[in-house]
Amino acid sequence: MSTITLITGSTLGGAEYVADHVADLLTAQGHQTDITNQPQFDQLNQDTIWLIICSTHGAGDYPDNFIAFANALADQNPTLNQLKFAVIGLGDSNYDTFCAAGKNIQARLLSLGATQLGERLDIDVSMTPVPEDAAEIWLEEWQNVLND
Ligand SMILES: Cc1cc2nc3c(=O)[nH]c(=O)nc-3n(C[C@H](O)[C@H](O)[C@H](O)COP(=O)(O)O)c2cc1C
Repeated sequence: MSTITLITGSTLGGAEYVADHVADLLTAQGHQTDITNQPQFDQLNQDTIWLIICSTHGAGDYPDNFIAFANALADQNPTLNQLKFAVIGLGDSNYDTFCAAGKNIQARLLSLGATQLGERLDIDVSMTPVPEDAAEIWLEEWQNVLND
């Protein structure tokens, strides 16, 4: 079983609802979970698996609550060779910058040496009225990756 830190980036609350739902499902499967909605890089345990659930705002920007975390990664340029992570992005495909925040944080973590577990999920809220449904389907496959 794994210990997973769910890290949210959200302006309107949608990503937080997805995180709550995914955490409940992971806990039911026997994993340990912790949700942080105001992520501070220095306070995150890098021995846990980070599951980042982040929407996109502005024109491809991170939500406000996620900016300090993203800036810390940019400023500190930490080595994250031991870190394992996954990303769920929320966005709207009517924007050219569809799910840019999720894509950008994935690229940043990879560039810092972290290892990605499973494919990134991009949830298109214009096509998926209940984002938790898409996350639930993704989670079935991700649990196999966790249990490998
Ligand atoms: C002002 C505004 C700007 C947005 N910009 C983007 C964008 O650039 N790219 C994208 O994929 N989605 C964009 N979206 C869609 C949001 O990512 C989507 O509504 C998401 O579900 C919001 O998640 P949240 O409730 O966690 O903040 C934008 C939404 C708003 C209201």
